[in-house]
Amino acid sequence: MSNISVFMEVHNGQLRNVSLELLTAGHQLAADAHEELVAVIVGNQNDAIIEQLIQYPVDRVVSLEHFSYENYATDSYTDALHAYVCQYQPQCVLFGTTFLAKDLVPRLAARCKTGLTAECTSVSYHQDTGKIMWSRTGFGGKMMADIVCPDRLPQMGTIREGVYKKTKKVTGHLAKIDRWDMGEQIKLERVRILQKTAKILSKQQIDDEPEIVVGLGRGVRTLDRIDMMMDFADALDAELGASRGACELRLLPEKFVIGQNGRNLHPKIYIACGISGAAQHMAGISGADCIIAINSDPNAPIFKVADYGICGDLHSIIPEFLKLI
Ligand SMILES: Cc1cc2nc3c(=O)[nH]c(=O)nc-3n(C[C@H](O)[C@H](O)[C@H](O)COP(=O)(O)OP(=O)(O)OC[C@H]3O[C@@H](n4cnc5c(N)ncnc54)[C@H](O)[C@@H]3O)c2cc1C
Repeated sequence: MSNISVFMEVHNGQLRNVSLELLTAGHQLAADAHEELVAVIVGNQNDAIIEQLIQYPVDRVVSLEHFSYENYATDSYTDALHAYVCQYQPQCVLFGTTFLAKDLVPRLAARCKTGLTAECTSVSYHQDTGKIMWSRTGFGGKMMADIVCPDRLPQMGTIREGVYKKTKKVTGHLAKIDRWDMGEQIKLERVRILQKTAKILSKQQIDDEPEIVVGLGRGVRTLDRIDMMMDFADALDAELGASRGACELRLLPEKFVIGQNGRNLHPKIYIACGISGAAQHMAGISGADCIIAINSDPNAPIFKVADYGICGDLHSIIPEFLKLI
């Protein structure tokens, strides 16, 4: 029953974006390994999610169901997925790097007596060995490591959000559906959710799929120019992002950093303002459909990857753009 499995995380009744991105990775692995692609969900009353999932190019949807799965709990989800692994014997299971997965997956890996590669930035199937190659940064981003779990199954990893594009819906596709009532698997409940409280995050934190991003680099130079950059972003209805260089100048807080050690985004348009185009920064924006670079140095590396380049001082170019908009 070997297969490539993707754990589909549901949050507030919706599939998480990262899970749909992982279907893209899983689809490629399944094609390369000639395996079935299985989307696995854990929950209660999963009909709506199953209905959504069968619109994507998965071979099978496995729904692990029990009323106690309404809310996430470490023990019960570990038990459910462990039962799934024993029954379906996946060759590999992909998870998004989410708070839930950080709690769940190490425990599941230990229960399955297998390895886990966390926070990967890519995953591929190695034809010679028939093993999955997990790639991630190490030592604070100073090195890239390719990691293999040679002797144990399933091979398990968590993958960072934004490194794959979301898979697209397909028509005329028929996925098998296995619904599994997990009543027999339920053990003593050690944790009970008494109340859930929603915490409202700022717009910058929740919009993980911005269409347009204005990236601020060290070339913006001083804080008194931030207002101009914010006006520019507002005029375009864009989100702000930053290079590490800009954050080191304290132009924006750390959470705005795009790149190897920051956010991975794939907007339609990325406007890099005063950003040189270091590989570590570009790693976070490689999924952008169109890159526009504004830089005063004609030899800046960003011009090698940009679709459109404007060579000049951003402090005179941005006000001109604002007038035009
Ligand atoms: C292990 C490691 C991990 C890293 N991870 C990340 C990461 O995740 N994200 C990240 O961003 N960086 C990361 N970095 C840092 C990265 O290598 C670069 O140093 C950083 O991205 C540079 O930021 P910058 O392009 O803003 O600054 P700079 O490289 O200093 O570039 C500034 C640019 O602005 C231009 N400029 C100056 N004045 C103007 C003007 N008036 N108008 C127009 N253009 C102007 C200059 O020509 C220059 O090209 C990492 C580095 C290491 C070692």
